[in-house]
This record gives sequence, C-alpha cells and structure tokens, in this order.
Amino acid sequence: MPKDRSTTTAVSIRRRSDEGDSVSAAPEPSFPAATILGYPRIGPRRELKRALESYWEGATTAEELRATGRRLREASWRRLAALGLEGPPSNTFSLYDQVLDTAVLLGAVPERYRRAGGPEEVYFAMARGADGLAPLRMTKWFDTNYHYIVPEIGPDTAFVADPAKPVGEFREALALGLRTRPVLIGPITFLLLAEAAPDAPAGFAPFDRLADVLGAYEDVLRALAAEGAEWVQLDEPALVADRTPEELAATAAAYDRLGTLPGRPALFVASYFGDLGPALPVLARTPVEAIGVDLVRGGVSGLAALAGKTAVAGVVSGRDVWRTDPERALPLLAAVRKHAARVAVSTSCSLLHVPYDLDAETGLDPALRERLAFADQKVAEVVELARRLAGYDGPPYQAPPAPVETAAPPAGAGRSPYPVRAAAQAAHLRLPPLPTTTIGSFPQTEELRAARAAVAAGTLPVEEYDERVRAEIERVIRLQERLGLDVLVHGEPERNDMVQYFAEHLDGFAVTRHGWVQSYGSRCTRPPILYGDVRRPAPITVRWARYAASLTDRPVKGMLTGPVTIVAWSFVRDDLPLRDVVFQVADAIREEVRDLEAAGVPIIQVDEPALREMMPLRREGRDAYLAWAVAAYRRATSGAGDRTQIHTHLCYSDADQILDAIDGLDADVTSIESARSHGRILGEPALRDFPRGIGPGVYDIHSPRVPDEAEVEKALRAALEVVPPDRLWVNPDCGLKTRTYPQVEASLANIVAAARRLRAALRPAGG
Ligand SMILES: Nc1nc2c(c(=O)[nH]1)N[C@@H](CNc1ccc(C(=O)N[C@@H](CCC(=O)N[C@@H](CCC(=O)N[C@@H](CCC(=O)O)C(=O)O)C(=O)O)C(=O)O)cc1)CN2
Ligand code: MET
Ligand SMILES: [Zn+2]
Repeated sequence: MPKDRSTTTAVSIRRRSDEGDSVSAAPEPSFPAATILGYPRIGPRRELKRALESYWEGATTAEELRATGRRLREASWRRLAALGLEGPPSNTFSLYDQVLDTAVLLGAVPERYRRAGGPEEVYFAMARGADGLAPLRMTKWFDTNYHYIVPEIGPDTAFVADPAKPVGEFREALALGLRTRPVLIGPITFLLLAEAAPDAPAGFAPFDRLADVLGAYEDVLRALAAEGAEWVQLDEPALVADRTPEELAATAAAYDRLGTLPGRPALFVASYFGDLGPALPVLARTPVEAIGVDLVRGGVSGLAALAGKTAVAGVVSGRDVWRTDPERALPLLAAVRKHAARVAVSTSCSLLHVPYDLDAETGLDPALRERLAFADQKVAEVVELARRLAGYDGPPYQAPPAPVETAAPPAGAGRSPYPVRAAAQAAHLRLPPLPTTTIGSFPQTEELRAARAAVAAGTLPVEEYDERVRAEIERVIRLQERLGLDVLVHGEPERNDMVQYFAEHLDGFAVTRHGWVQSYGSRCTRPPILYGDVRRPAPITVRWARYAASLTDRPVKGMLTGPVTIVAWSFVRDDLPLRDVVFQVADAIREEVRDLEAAGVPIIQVDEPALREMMPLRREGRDAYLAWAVAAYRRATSGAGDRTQIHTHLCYSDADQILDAIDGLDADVTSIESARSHGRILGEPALRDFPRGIGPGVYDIHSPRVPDEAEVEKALRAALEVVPPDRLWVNPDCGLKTRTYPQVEASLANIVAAARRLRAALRPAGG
C-alpha cells in the first residue's frame, strides 16, 4: 500500500541519548500526557471469539477473519479518541496471543510449522496444533489468568524481522488520522519467556541469542520509524522479577544498542506487574527516553533514577476493577514529577485483564457499581488525572501505612496420616490398580449454553433448565460406564465456569453479564467481583452430586474449586489482606466438603490450578504465600473423614516449581498437567518419592488431537518407572469442557484400553 510521505513529517524528529556530543539532539517527540499500556481486543461482545471459531470451523475465510480484526481495531481507536486519549497504542491487537505475534515478528517460527500452509495456517498451527503437529506449549502470563504461547528458540533460529503486522496496524490508524505508538514485547522478556528448541544442545538458553535477536528488533524499529512512528513501546515485564547480574548487564547492553540505532523512534520501555527494583537504574542509564513504572504494585523508592527521563506512571490499576482514588493518585504523580523530566499518567499494565465497559452492566447493585471502573472508565480516569495533575499543587505524597498482619488462621483439624487414610479408602472404594478417571468437566454443549442464556433472559423456566442439566448428567454417566472408567464424574454441565458458578452461589460476590476477559485464544472468562465478606448461604453442588451417584453403582467424585483459585480468578476487594479473603472462601468450601461427605459422596476433588499463579513474582514473599495458600487448602479439605478420598488437580502450573507445596496440600490423589511438558514432571526427584496418589495427565486436552492407545501406554509405562501401580492414576491433563463429544469418546476409549492392557501385564503370571 503506497502512502503519502507528507503525512509522516515526524520521521525526522529524532531523540537520542542525553550525553552531549557534537551532534545536536533533535527534540524528543512529545509523549501524551495520559496513556494506557494496552486495551482489550476480544471485542465488547466477543466479536473476535466468534470470528476465530467460525474461521477454525471452516465456515469463514481468512479474509473475513482479517476484516473482523480491522473493524475491531478501528472501533477501539475511535473509542479511545472519544474518551480523550491522544496517541493511543497500536499492535495491541492479536488474533491469538501477543507473544506468538512477537515470535512471528522476529522470524522465530520453528521449521516444522512452516509447511502448515499460508500465514494464518502457520500461525494457528503453532497456537493450536494441526494435522500431526502438536502446538507450542502454552503457559501463564506472569501472575495473570492470561496464557501465552511459549516461543521455541534454538541455536540456529534465524531471526528475520517481518514487521508487516505492526506496520500495517500503524498505517490503519494513521488513515483514521491517529498517530499511534506501536507496542512490542521487548527483547529481554521475549527471550526469557521462550524455551529452548527440543533439539537444542544441553545448556543452551534462548537468552544466549540476545545479540542476534536485537538485529531483528533494529529492523523493526527502522521500519516503524520509516512509517512515521515517533514512539515505540517495548514491554519488559520480565524485569519486575528477580534477575541475575548477568541478565541486568545484558539488559543494559541491549538498550544501549537499540538506543544508539541511527534514525530510530523514541523508545518507551514499559514494566508492569511489580517493581523494577534494581532494573530501574539499569534502564535509566541507557538512552531510552521513557520508562514505565507500575505504581499500583511497585513503590516510589528509587524513582530518583528517572531523572532526565519521561516517567510513565502507572497509577490506574489494570489488574482490578476498582475506581482510582484521585486523592491518592495525584500526590503520587506529583512525587514522580519531582524526579523525572516529564510525567505521563498511565495504567499499571495493559487493560487486557479487565472487561471493556461498565456501562454494559445494567444489573449491578448501584452501590457496588459506584466503586467500579472497567477499561473504558479507566481510560477516562487517566485522562482526568492528567488534566488535574497539570495544575496540581496539593499535599505531598505519603506512603500508605503497611497493612496490619493478623495471625494466620488455623488450617483446621488434621486428618489421620496418609497410610491410615489410604487403607480406609482402599477398603471402601475397592479400585483396581491404575484407576481411570477424568478431571471433571465434559463438553459444554451449545444447547446447554443457550439454555443458561435463556434462563438469564427469563425465557426458560429454571425447572426446565434443571431437567436439561439432569439429562446431560445422565448422558455423561452412561458414557463413562460404557467406556469403562473406574471413578466417574457428573461432568459439570450446570457450571458456566468453575469459578463463576461458585461465585454465583456465595454471598460477597457479584457477577457480570458482559464482563469478558480473554484467558487464551478465543477463550474468555467473566471474573466475578469479590467485594464483601464471603459466606455460603446453602449447599451448592450437593444435589447434582447426589443425582449423579443415584444413576450408577460406580463411585462418583464430587467436584469443587479450591479457595486460592476462586480468589485468583476473581477481582478481589483490596481492603482486606488477600490471605484473609482466601480463608473466608476456604471456610465456605469446607462446609461444602462436609455436606458432600454427609450426602455419601466417597471422593471429593478440590481443584487448585491457580496455586502457582498467585505466587509472588519475586522470591521474597514466596514461602510466606505458599504457607498460607497450603493452609487455606487444608482448611477447606481437612474436615473430611479418613474414608473420604480427597483429590486435587493442578494445571498450567510448572508444578516442578511448587512440588513441596503440592505435597503440603496432603491430598490423597493429585492430578497434574504433564502432557504438554512431555512428562518432564515425572523426572523430578520429589515426584519420584511422591508419597500419595498421583495422576500425571496422559494427554493434552487443549488440542483437538486424539491420542492413540500406544502413546498413552508409553506415557504410563514411563510413569510406572517412578510411581508404584497402586498409586498411579490414569487421567487426561485437565477438564474436557473445551472438547467435543466425538473427541472425548475416542480419547477416553484409548486411555481405558491402555490402562487395562498395562493392568493385565502387571498381574502375576497365572493370576
Ligand atoms: N475462570 C477460569 N479460568 C481458567 C479456566 C477456567 O476454566 N475458568 N481454565 C484454564 C484455562 N482457561 C479457560 C478459560 C475459559 C474457558 C472457556 O471455555 N470459556 C468459555 C466461556 C465459559 C462461560 O462462561 N460460559 C457461559 C457463557 C457461554 C456463552 O457464550 N453464552 C452466550 C449465549 C449462549 C448461546 O446462545 O450460545 C453469550 O453469553 O453470548 C455458559 O456456559 O453459560 C468460552 O470462552 O467460550 C476455558 C479455559 C485456566 N483459567
Ligand atoms: C482449569 S482446571 C479444570 C478443572 C475442572 N474440574 C474441569 O474439569 O474443568
Ligand atoms: Zn486443569
């Protein structure tokens, strides 16, 4: 697309380092007084989700998908402009994930995906797999419920810049009369989040390739400057975690190099999700013009290092839905202004993690609503704060008092030691070795989702909905009986989501209708709002568990979400220590466990997939967190008698980092994601000695791919090397709700067959 150069006069406006040398520096292009680090992209009514899923089904073309993307970007930029935001960010849109986009931008596409077809096919093959091609690994984005695709880098990865996406989006906005600030993941974070290619030699780390990747970044920066980009934002959230002296030195070298690139745009390095700590002075000594600091999570000490720089002060939280108190934000901003050359008001991180617009929520209690701000309200807040800061001369900033530490609540009365429980459970349950089970959810059908929506709209009576849920439970029970599973589940058909469902049945929570937040790809959640004291007014799951059990002679396990996960995946009140909130939820779950047990449910699974996610990003504070998180879990589960078997499930958790905590949960059986990390977890010494039941997931449920029997058997044989057969469970990686029934039937048939074959092989000859 040829473009008129006269619209990009700013190409010549160039800023370079402050060190006075003979070349007189061009003036720094002005940075907007108010900005945001990023904006949601799934669409206010999840338009992108719909477009993606219809493209994946083959119902629409790649061109139609691209057109939806263009419409959504245009709508977002117009919306931001209407809210008063100048110089908005661009390249914050993504068809799937911004880390995957960065890999493509830098040419880091593993060879095996290149033959998948056109650009969209290659891209989605990496994200979701394709015929015979497993997808790249997916894991949590820092301490959020967003998941990114893990780039694979080897010694031979050829970094070749392909700036088409950021350039194209910059041009789109320019055509609307908006000069945007392209946003890229920075080189340090990109490489630290990547993993070594499978064929890389031992000892190789993606970070070793920093010098090479910088060449590609230089090409991207040059291309953006040529388009007329005055500022480029480089996101470096990895710098808020503990970094080695070598990594910090490499950071300095990287930004010295990018900072001295001739003809470059002005550089804004954004940090978020915590305090830069020692990385702040390191960045400040490089020629980058602007540095973004998260002042919601990070402190103000050390901000003197910002002297001479533009400080982009993140005072409006991108991680919660509470309104910003200007009486706190303005003194803070004024304090930053004292240190820095200029200050811009910003969000603490991208607004990707909050819903679009509070105005779409008409059903909220007005008293609660008054305290809330979603993305658009937060945009208005940064604009308003910038306006007020200009003339602000109020009282000096005072750090808020440190929260008062209360004594940790007790974990609850203990159960007997594991061997005693295990014997009682074995006598009661009479399960074969290598028992087969699933993680809880079965496919959520269109019909059930539509029925739930109809109940909400008042067009379907609840009784009729309940009848459909019962029919679905019966279908799931019959299917599992037919497949020959040993421990059955009811399939969770009554749940819209494993967290929202509990929030809807607990006091102290509000839920939204349209408050969607992207979790990965096309998948979203509506995080509940935990605003008050949590209480369980009545049993939540008991009637469904009881109904499922009434349909079969086999054991049915009850299914609950753990207290840490319920809190991690909600927006949480900030007037109580997090630990105390988690314990309130733990008490509610404890009551539910007791009621399930009293109803005769012999096995109860309490999921904690977010256990690792909530862990502090820096080592400091991790032990304390894990101690109370584990105590809360035990409080939730320790009311059960010895004969009741407690299961837990963890996923996306890099479980190897928290094995001691998993052990501390003291669950009788732990199922854990392992397929997407290729069974690596089994090699862990602590797992080798794991003293209780364990079910390392034998296949990846996130891909439509059906595992064959031989591959499941191979995984089980590997597991049997380190786990005795009476403690090894056979199960998929995670719940099946995102799959279809044909995929689930085929996969489960294969895992049952593999388990039976191995079981037969274990039997003593002639037995
Ligand atoms: N909260 C949470 N976090 C999690 C997970 C999780 O299960 N829950 N799992 C891990 C992976 N993350 C995931 C996040 C979302 C989904 C997921 O499947 N989400 C569904 C939505 C689930 C939901 O809330 N469904 C509702 C609403 C469904 C809906 O779209 N309704 C329509 C109307 C229905 C119709 O007419 O078809 C509408 O509102 O427009 C329901 O079933 O009731 C989706 O994006 O498609 C899966 C995994 C980690 N984090
Ligand atoms: C993200 S963990 C999911 C656990 C839940 N029981 C399910 O099967 O869906
Ligand atoms: Zn899971």
